[in-house]
This record gives sequence, C-alpha cells and structure tokens, in this order.
Amino acid sequence: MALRAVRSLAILSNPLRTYSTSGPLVNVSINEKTGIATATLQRPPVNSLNLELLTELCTTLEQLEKNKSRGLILTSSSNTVFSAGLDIYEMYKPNMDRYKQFWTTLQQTWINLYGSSYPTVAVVNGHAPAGGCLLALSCEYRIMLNNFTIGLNETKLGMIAPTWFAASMRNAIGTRQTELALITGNLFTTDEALKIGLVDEVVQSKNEALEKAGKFFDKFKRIPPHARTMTKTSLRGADIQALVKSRNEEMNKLTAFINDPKLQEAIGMYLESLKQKQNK
Ligand SMILES: CCCCCCCC/C=C\CC(=O)SCCNC(=O)CCNC(=O)[C@H](O)C(C)(C)COP(=O)(O)OP(=O)(O)OC[C@H]1O[C@@H](n2cnc3c(N)ncnc32)[C@H](O)[C@@H]1OP(=O)(O)O
Repeated sequence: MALRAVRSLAILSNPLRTYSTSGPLVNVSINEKTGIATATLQRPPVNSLNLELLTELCTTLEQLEKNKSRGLILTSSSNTVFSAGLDIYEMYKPNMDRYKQFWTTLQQTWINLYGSSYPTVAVVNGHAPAGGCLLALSCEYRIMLNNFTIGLNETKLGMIAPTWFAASMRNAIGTRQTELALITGNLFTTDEALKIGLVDEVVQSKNEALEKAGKFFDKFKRIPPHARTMTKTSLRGADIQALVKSRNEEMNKLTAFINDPKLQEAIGMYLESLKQKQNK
C-alpha cells in the first residue's frame, strides 16, 4: 500500500503528464487541458473518514498545494453517499495513540482544504452528514445532487461539533443559521440546504455537477491568483489560526471526551442501531 501511495505522489508531482493516480482510498485524476484535479473518495460502503482515508486525502491536498494546482473537485465514488462523516469506529473504545493521530490528521486535512490557495468545489453526490458536511463546507463552492441530506448533526448523536466545524458552517451560512443548525443537529434536504445557502447549486446528475464546477473555475481565469488567495486568507485565516492556537487544548478535551464511559456506551448503541437498520 505504501509503495502505491508513493507512486501516486510521484505522478502528481510531475506537472506535464496526464495524471490519473489510484491511491487505494482517494483516486486523483488531473485534467490535462484545464489542470483541475478531481479527488474521488473511494472507501466503500459510505466513505467514512478513518485515519487511512484522512491521511491519503491530507497528503493529496499537500501535493496539490505544492504543485500550484489550478483547482480541486472533491467528490465520491458512491452514488448515494458523499461521506458518512467520521468513522465512528475511530471513536469507539479507541487505541489512544491512534485516536490522537486520527484527530491530528483530521485537523490538518481541514487546514489544508479550508485554507487551500487553489479554488475548490465539492460535488456532493450523496448524503453528507457530520464530517462529510465538514469536507463540503471546507470547499469554496458546493454543488449537490438532489434527494440527499447534509448537515452537522453531531448534537443528535450526543456529540459537540468542534469550533472549527462550526466556523466552517458560519462562513457559509452566517451565525444565526449556524446556531439553529447546530443546536438542532439538523440534516437538511438538498432543497433546504440550497435555501439557506449551505449549498450553492442543486443539480440532477453528476455530469451536470461537473459542468457547473467547470463554470465556477472559469470565473478565476481573469483574476490574479495572488489576489484570489489573499482575499480567501483574509476571510478564512482567522478560523485556521484559532485552531492552530488551540490544538493542544482541543486534544486534551477530545481525550477526556472519548474516555467518558457514558459516551462510549452511547456510541456502542449508535453503532448497533446502524447495523440493525440493515436487518429491517
Ligand atoms: C471538544 C469537542 C469534543 C467533540 C468531539 C466529537 C466531535 C465529533 C465530530 C464529528 C462526528 C462525526 O462525523 S460522527 C459520524 C456521524 N455520521 C453519521 O451519523 C452517519 C451515519 N450513517 C448514516 O446515516 C448512513 O450510513 C448513511 C445515510 C450515510 C448511508 O446510509 P446507507 O443506507 O447507504 O448505509 P448504511 O447505513 O446501511 O451503512 C452501511 C455500513 O456503513 C456503516 N457506517 C455508516 N456510517 C458510518 C460511520 N460514520 N462510521 C462507521 N461506519 C459507518 C454502517 O454501520 C453499515 O455497516 P455494516 O455494513 O457493517 O452494517
């Protein structure tokens, strides 16, 4: 697996080729004509974000930054799920070293995506609860297919969305709507999400979404990249700095949180309910 990942990155760092790399969990292809990268999450059945998937995504984002990418489309290989959010097994009776590495990698992935200098579009081609919604919110533009749900539903699971999850949502829909969305843990239908600005466009097919994504990237053809990036940093930089400053403190909170026996019991029951769903 390590060898395959290294080969993928080697291909990514050669700017003259038609790129198509196949990491096991994130497929990256780069359009030769436009230079736009498409990163497709491919961890069946629901693209839940475990340490390995996050590590691959985080490295991909670093490479795109290093290679001065023209842009990124983030999407899913599933037809029904963009990402089911954090892999709940990473939080259920975890090995604490792995748990810490998991959170550190999630934080870094968010920093890389939310703060990328290149333009980013999420093609949300399926459900996007919790951490799945975070990935979409970290992009600059969200195009969602109809008939799915999206939102930060952590409170419904007895959890609290970390401050940087909330900041990402606030950046998209403002403080009032974020407060309402977070305290109720609401999962929005596609149309509701469009109405409050949680997504920017709703489409009927992935092809249509990719076409619209192309139009979003076209907007930057005549914008000097440094002006684009500095504007983005002026709007998002404070959220990133806030996390960078509080990383240790947050890790202490996350550790105390996960060691609470009541929470572990609740997570166990939630996992069971997800399994039961399949038997119905
Ligand atoms: C200091 C602050 C402290 C706060 C710290 C905590 C902060 C927590 C932050 C974020 C939380 C999260 O992201 S938690 C994850 C939340 N996600 C969810 O609740 C989604 C759960 N999943 C679903 O609702 C559905 O699976 C789906 C709508 C996404 C897809 O439905 P579908 O019918 O297509 O698939 P199944 O439900 O049958 O699932 C298939 C298979 O996948 C397993 N599964 C689903 N989601 C997860 C997940 N998030 N993690 C791990 N595994 C998951 C599900 O159990 C099924 O498994 P089996 O085939 O083995 O039964």
